Amino acid sequence: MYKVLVTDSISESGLMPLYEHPNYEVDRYDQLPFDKLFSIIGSYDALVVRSQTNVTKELMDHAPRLRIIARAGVGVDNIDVEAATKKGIIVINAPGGNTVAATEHTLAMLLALARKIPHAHQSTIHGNWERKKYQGIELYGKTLGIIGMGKIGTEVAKRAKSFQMNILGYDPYLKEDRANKLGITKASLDEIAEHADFITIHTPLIKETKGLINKSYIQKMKKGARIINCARGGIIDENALLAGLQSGKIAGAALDVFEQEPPANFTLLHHPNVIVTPHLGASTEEAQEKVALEVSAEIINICENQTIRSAVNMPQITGESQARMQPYLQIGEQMAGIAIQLLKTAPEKIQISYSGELLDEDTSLLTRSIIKGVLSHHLSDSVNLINAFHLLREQGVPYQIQKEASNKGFSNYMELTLYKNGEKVSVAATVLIGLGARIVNINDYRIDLKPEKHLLYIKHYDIPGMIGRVGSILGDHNVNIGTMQVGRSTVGGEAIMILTLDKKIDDPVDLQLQSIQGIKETQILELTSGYNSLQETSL
Ligand SMILES: NC(=O)c1ccc[n+]([C@@H]2O[C@H](COP(=O)([O-])OP(=O)(O)OC[C@H]3O[C@@H](n4cnc5c(N)ncnc54)[C@H](O)[C@@H]3O)[C@@H](O)[C@H]2O)c1
Ligand SMILES: O=C(O)[C@H](O)COP(=O)(O)O
Repeated sequence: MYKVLVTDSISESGLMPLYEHPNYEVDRYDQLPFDKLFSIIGSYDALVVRSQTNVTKELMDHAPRLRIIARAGVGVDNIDVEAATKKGIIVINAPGGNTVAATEHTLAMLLALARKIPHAHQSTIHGNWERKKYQGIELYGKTLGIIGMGKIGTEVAKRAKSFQMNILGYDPYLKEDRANKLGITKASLDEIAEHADFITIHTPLIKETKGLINKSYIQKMKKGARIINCARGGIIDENALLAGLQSGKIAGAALDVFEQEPPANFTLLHHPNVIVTPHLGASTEEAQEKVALEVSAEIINICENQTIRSAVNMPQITGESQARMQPYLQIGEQMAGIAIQLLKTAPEKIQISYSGELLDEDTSLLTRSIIKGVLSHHLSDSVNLINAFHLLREQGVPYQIQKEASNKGFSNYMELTLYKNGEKVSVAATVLIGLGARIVNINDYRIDLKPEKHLLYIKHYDIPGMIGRVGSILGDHNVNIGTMQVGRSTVGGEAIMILTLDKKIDDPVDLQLQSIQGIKETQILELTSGYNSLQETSL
């Protein structure tokens, strides 16, 4: 049973898939006070929020069970995604569910700003009849600059065209041909400043967009331009905006979002040419149902191992590709488990190579699985597929992925090499159709090992009687050998032996093995079962 905590006001009907599913228990609160949230979060597997709940690292520190943070909306700036990733918590959002709502709200703000509707309404209901004062301007023939041509920016452009506006679009990803298809002009930020009568913002709040509309940008803007922000507070510097309004450089602003929500300083909001709404862009019945349905479905997808579509901190992988890759993920983690134990210490560099059929696969999850296998030997259970790369970066271990043409005679082949102090350990694996996964090479010795939990690795000289002596010591101590693999470099030279055992051997047995003449080294290895499923790994 998964316990899901819903804070913020989330559509009841959109949560139905979770309510109706026997595996989920949902506790729902509208606007849970922060101290209450801290006190109860510890018993939940998933948390569903909108923009009003700040999901901080401190909150996550109180949430040992938490494995999913779901944002029923687009912006995840209220979630410390980096902290979540480090903790191995998957963050998901509902990227498309409120596009239409936010688009329509932007158009509503555009029209309301141009025709001064909120102020005219206030005046009229107070008994005034101020027709001259509330004369507006037309959209027809005006230039609209759209900053951020993603989902909402694009939909705004389509609708604004029907008002016969000239549209300039800026987005680092906007290509000329897409702009042409939309019937808009691709422009730079400066060109928008120079020509736009209205500017509307549709970017996320990220490092690059914080304060994007600042004093110097406002100075470049056309005199009398109007600005709309239905994206995120903080993209416009509110002090600079107020100064621009006070100087008359900016003729009006329509704001749905604020640097601080709810706002504490009302000077900007009280300016006569400013109209505001309390972050209502996504607040339609339809959008709220859609975003809640999207995250409910995604929570179930994660828990039931289906395709995950909108993880913010995981590569997208289809359920089908996950199922196809499963044997690789499992042997990849086991390969890493063998390599890290043979290295006996943490690596200073990691190299992974893929060849054969793996060249055609998306190996991002496989790489995560291998990194997880390397790290979990020293960092224990806290490593999972979400935080593997972050933990690796934190350890300062560089990694390199190579796609190799040579498949060493296997239809698919992966090799992991770990480096430390001039030493290296390499282990390679393949998945044999119909036979399952095998470790096929250890430190350039060719073998054919089906990994088991208990392994014994022996480095020795290739001399007669070695197998028999090892076998009889293990037999004397009642240790059953499952399989035994030997590999040698040259006849009579160095060789390796790797055995699967039915149980772990203890130190005295190991010492006895080491005393056999011709044995250079023994190592007792223990493997986890490796990757079984995303659900088991990440939850
Ligand atoms: N007011 C609301 O209630 C409300 C509702 C929905 C979305 N939003 C906000 O609107 C924003 C856009 O949402 P979306 O669904 O269109 O997202 P999206 O990801 O589809 O589009 C964002 C676009 O911004 C572009 N971008 C990123 N950095 C940029 C930069 N420096 N300059 C110009 N463009 C840049 C991206 O390339 C992308 O095309 C998000 O921040 C979201 O949180 C607000
Ligand atoms: O990013 C979003 O999806 C919007 O800002 C909506 O936020 P809300 O869910 O708090 O209304």
